[in-house]
Amino acid sequence: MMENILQVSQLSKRFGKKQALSNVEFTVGKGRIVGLIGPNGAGKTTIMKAILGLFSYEDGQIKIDNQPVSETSHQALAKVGALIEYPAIYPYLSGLDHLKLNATGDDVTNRIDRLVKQMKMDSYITRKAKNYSLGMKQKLGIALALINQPELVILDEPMNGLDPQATKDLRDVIIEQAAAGTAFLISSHILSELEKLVSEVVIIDHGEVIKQATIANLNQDQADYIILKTSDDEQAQIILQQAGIAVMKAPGVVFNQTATVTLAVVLKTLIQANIDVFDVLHQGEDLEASLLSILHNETKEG
Ligand SMILES: Nc1ncnc2c1ncn2[C@@H]1O[C@H](COP(=O)(O)OP(=O)(O)OP(=O)(O)O)[C@@H](O)[C@H]1O
Repeated sequence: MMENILQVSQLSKRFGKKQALSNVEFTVGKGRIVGLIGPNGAGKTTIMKAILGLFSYEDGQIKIDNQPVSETSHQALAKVGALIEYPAIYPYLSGLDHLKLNATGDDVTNRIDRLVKQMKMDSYITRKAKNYSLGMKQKLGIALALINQPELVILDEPMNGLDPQATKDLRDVIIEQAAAGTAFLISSHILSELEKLVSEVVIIDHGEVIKQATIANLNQDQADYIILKTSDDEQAQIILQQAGIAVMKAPGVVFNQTATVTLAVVLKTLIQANIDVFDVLHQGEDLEASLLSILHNETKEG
């Protein structure tokens, strides 16, 4: 069985009357890259801050490498590196000074050198941070989270403010560190940004975990929409609904093909009702759309 570096169980958090998190549960396996995905205000930053012991919570438990973490119990956080919101940067120190101040353990000089090269920060690392662009500061913040080779790295929207090249460089660094055993929890409100990076996603909305799945499973879950053009679309919709087959309100007759609702079953039903089918269109769904439909269904049920 895979060991978890992070385990969040039944985490609930309120800000005054606002329930920010309800019963949040998920895990991050050692060396895995997990995406925390959800729209603005879903609770991603709140989850990350709770993991980092930055505030109290009403209910639940957080364990890092099987050690409980809370506002008053921080020991396990020695294994964690993080960048939440804006990095704390001293304007009159250089990036290199920041890294030197934060690095602990053996072989510090070499580790700093390597990371600076990997993240392509060489050209400005000795300049004072007050002259850095937003993206440069963001990269420095990420480098600071990575420098002590923690077992778990938590990054809140790390691609924010990075250009496409920097985004790719960051992806490469994360993948390399994960291969060396570091686990990552990375938040984003854009699934496609993380799709090339993460092996698993935790989907969150309105403070609740809607799903934890591997990217492979999410791909599998993608809907297979079929659109029919018939001699009488309105009548066809009524007949299918009467037969217990869900159809969407759209031009044509649209249904989601599943193990039981197959194209063959639908065609048979229509033909028996004397409706002719002129055309059959397959409309797959990309990952982003399938995420949106997961979120949308949840909202309807909730
Ligand atoms: N300190 C606070 N006091 C009161 N409400 C808060 C506080 N921090 C967060 N919230 C509320 O909790 C909810 C979750 O916020 P959070 O910042 O965790 O969302 P998020 O998923 O990180 O969103 P974003 O992508 O916009 O950063 C929001 O409704 C937010 O307004």
